[in-house]
Amino acid sequence: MAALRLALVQMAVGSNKLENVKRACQLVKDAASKGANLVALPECFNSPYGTQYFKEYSESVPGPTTELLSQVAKECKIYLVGGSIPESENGKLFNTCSVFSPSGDMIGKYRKMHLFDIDVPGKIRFQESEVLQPGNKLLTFTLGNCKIGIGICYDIRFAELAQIYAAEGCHLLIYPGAFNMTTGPLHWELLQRARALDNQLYVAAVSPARDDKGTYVAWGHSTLIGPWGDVVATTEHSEETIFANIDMSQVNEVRQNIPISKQKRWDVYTRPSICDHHEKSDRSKKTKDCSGYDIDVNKHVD
Ligand SMILES: O=C(O)CCC(=O)C(=O)O
Repeated sequence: MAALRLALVQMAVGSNKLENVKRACQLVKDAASKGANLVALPECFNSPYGTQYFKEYSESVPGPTTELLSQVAKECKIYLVGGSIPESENGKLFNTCSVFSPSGDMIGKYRKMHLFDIDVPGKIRFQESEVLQPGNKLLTFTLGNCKIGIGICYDIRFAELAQIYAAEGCHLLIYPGAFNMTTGPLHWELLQRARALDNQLYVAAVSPARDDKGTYVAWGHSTLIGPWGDVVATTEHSEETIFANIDMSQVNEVRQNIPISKQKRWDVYTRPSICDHHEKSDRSKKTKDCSGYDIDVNKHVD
């Protein structure tokens, strides 16, 4: 296939759901017309971001929003990572990313696995778990020779998730996200570079544009990090789409030059010894927590 050209759409999100989705589709078309064959939208792109909005804006997946995403993916003949939207299923709510192939088929959906529950006194308190349920399945898909894994925002803080995707053979991780003005400046890029460097792969994170008057003010700065830990493309906080090519030779090169995945000392740091330590430090936890990487992966190969 042709070179993989990624577009990260840092779009402005307002309070009108249909307008948000139409805007997203228009920006996806613009990105495709400029040569992108893989386009990603931000976290919570059809709704303002906040626990008070999730129920009102939620819908089923597949549903009205994903139908429009499917149409635009098909019309533009691109792969589309549909950011995330509040999803409802049987009375439960999830923060869900759906991914589409160039034929408009939904490859799969990924539900945010680590819910964003933080409390930084005087700065920010956010408790997604008050209204959302966590997902428990990974999602990968393959485009040419590039395997891609999906996470959502807070998921990027969990090195284990990225490590599992790397072990599954991923070369690029895409995190629709919406960091904030407290954690964004210090952590957003650092976390992306950390995940990229640990796993020697590309990491993309795509945010909504900043709305200073919104109830949640996003940090913006959508970014692509390369497998050497370098910033390949980035932006400030206004609405903008950034473009970059994914160069698989960079992934192969760094993995050959610095072969850390073959140098791991699993004989020393095996999961059971982590579990022993974990159990000693918290006797109330069940050993079930330490059952290893026994996790469901939805796979799609093109
Ligand atoms: O981890 C953070 O600091 C921000 C996470 C976040 O905004 C999210 O999960 O939506």
